[in-house]
Amino acid sequence: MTPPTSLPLMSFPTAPVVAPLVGSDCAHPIGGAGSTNEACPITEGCLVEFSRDLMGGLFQLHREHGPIAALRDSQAGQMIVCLFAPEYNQQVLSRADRFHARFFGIRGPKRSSQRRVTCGLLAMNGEQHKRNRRMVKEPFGPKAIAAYRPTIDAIAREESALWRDGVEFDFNQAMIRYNLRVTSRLLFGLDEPTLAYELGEQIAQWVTLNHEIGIGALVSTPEFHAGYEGLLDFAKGLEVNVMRLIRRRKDNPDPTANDVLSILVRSHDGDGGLSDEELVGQCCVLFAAAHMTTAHSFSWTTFLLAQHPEVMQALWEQIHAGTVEEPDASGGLPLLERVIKEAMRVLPASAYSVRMNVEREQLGPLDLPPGTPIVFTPLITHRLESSFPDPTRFAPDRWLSINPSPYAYHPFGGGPRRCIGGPLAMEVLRTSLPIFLRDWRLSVVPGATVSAEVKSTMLNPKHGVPMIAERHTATPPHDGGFKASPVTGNVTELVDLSAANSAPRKPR
Ligand code: HEM
Repeated sequence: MTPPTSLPLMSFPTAPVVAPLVGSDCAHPIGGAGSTNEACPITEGCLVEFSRDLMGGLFQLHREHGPIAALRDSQAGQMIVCLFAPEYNQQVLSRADRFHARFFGIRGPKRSSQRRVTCGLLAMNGEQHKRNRRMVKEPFGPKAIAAYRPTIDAIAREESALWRDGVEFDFNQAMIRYNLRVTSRLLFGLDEPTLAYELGEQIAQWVTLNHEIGIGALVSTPEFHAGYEGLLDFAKGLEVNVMRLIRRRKDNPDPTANDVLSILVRSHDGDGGLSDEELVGQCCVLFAAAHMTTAHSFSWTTFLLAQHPEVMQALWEQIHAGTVEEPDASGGLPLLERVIKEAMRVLPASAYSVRMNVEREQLGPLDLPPGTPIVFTPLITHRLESSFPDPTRFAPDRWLSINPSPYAYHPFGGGPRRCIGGPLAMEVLRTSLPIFLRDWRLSVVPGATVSAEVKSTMLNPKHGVPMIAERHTATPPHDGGFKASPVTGNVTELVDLSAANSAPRKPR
């Protein structure tokens, strides 16, 4: 099959750029040394180049323009808008009717398997989204989540039994493996773990294929076409297997089964249940949304803990004392919750998402034609000094005294499309971390390069997170022997690790 000349995917807008209210005289290339013009929120540049180093590009736009900025690619006739301030996030995220989600994945041709396996919540808008969101919410409610806990607990113990004393390993790979097991089991088969795992593996491969083709969540260029045909074929096999599992659930209904798929198969509203086709799309998109985001959250949280020995020591003591879920003495959030929240602030696994305005909209100084892509990014908003003093510092205790608006702190998005799986992801983190950290001292390999890159929409550890696991030989009140390690890589620009990097620990 010949790849289409314009990919029916994530490609950014075909909407013509309408002259903005301000800024038509501002023309300095992104990445160039052009002068900045604070009154003008628009930078001229190349969207393809911008997508190649999205993180650098977003930081640069924010530095140059502040709370709202646009990148205009006059040659391509396209413009994207980037929001950095909570008030703009609120204006856009709270109005799902006026600002539609733009699915970042590759949709595939109409009536293709790829189109159907991507037909989940993330790709829906309007009434279809509202109905599906209602139908999909039950397995993510407090009652269902509490029931997943023993499974998470058991798989976390199995994972930590795989680690070897004193051996270096890529913690990110371990967490990808771990979350593949957890996600597939909770989503598809508490009762049939092997089948669930095989399906999870297949979806994970499909997600990787989507990511490989789609660095251009923002744009498509001819080079992204390579692999498109293979992806469409892969989606066919995936659809067959997901459908087979759905059929098994429907043919042998078990009213007590409480994995996500079983709950979805049973769920009904006034208009009936989800069709097989809807179930296929929801399953694939749920898995895709859950697996890597949770794995990266584990990796960044553990990296930050390892580099902050005093926080790790305090947490370790609480894990041994069995008080890890108890509120702070002041009545504030438990330390573990503060640690996870703070890690998601500093290094949020979901780096950005996109909306498109349905009608003409005024956003700050910009007058936007319908269909303009609008990016919002916790990566920048979580670093605003006005909401988070000393923002590059990893300081879990700040959560004892701050209560930012849901549009200033939004690791799970905001408004009516807030992440439906957020409570589940938090449960997996808060159940697993104490199991991992109780017996193992996890430290970063001294001299390791740790860098973040935006891949698809996620903040990915580019070279993994090299760590060493050492079995604790003592328990509190002894010192856990935690030490930060000197590291290189762009993570040292994203987080203040000056204390860690001046520690007298020799690179190996
Ligand atoms: C730490 C892990 C996770 C992070 C950081 C995360 C982040 C996000 C973010 C930022 C959004 C909003 C996207 C937007 O507004 O365009 C979102 C939406 C979503 N997430 Fe998550 N997520 C995580 C885990 C999960 C899990 C475990 C599941 C399901 C099992 C899940 C399922 C979804 C779905 C279905 C949506 C779309 C909701 C809608 O459009 O109504 N996520 N997630």
